[in-house]
Amino acid sequence: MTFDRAIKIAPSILAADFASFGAECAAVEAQGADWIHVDVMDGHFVPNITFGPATCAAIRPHIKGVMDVHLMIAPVDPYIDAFADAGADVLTAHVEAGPHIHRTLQAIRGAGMKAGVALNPGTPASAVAELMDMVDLICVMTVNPGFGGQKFIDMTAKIKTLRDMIGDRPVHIEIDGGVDPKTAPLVAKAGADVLVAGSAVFRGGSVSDPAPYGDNIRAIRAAATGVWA
Ligand SMILES: O=C(CO)[C@H](O)[C@H](O)COP(=O)(O)O
Ligand SMILES: [Fe+2]
Repeated sequence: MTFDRAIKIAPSILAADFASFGAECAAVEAQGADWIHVDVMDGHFVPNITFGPATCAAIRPHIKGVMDVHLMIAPVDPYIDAFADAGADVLTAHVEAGPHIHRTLQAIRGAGMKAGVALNPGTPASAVAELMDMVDLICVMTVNPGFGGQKFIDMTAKIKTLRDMIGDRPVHIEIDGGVDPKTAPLVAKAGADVLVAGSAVFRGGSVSDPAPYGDNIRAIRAAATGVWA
């Protein structure tokens, strides 16, 4: 994975057909997705359960590019090696998920993956101030995690603060929740480069009719490109 600041669209398979994950990943990549975002939920850290490392391993052969795994689980550390073995490229843990985020990020990099840290809407940018040299990605949640299809919460001030804190380090800012062609330019202008979108990408299409995925991805990318000063 090489670093760049171009806008990357990362469809969340939380909004895909759960019976056809492999085909959905391939379809959405063929329609222009840059990364595939995989939401792992445990029914404990968040009030919903999705899937785990076995599902990641099963979909990995269907993904040509980056598999971006968003862990909404606590604890994280016992599962890091399982997600590395499953082929995750980026593994993101929540700063709220435990008392030892520094150790968790070290372990993620130690297992050969890019390390991400996610912040809930109620968590300030300062919570990751000591982690700037430990992370490859900061995920700013613009919904409270647990479900797709929720309303965007404006976190642009936090995104700007984080971009200043990052300085010239090669760290992505990812936005997750409620991203669509209306909200994408707001977050891109504030300094985000990876835009996760579930409902706004998968709406209107299917594996047998994937063209709407491409239309949706192009609409988000066009709205977000060229707005960052
Ligand atoms: O992490 C998540 C929810 O916890 C999802 O990635 C996110 O909500 C994407 O879905 P949508 O674009 O429909 O909001
Ligand atoms: Fe997510």
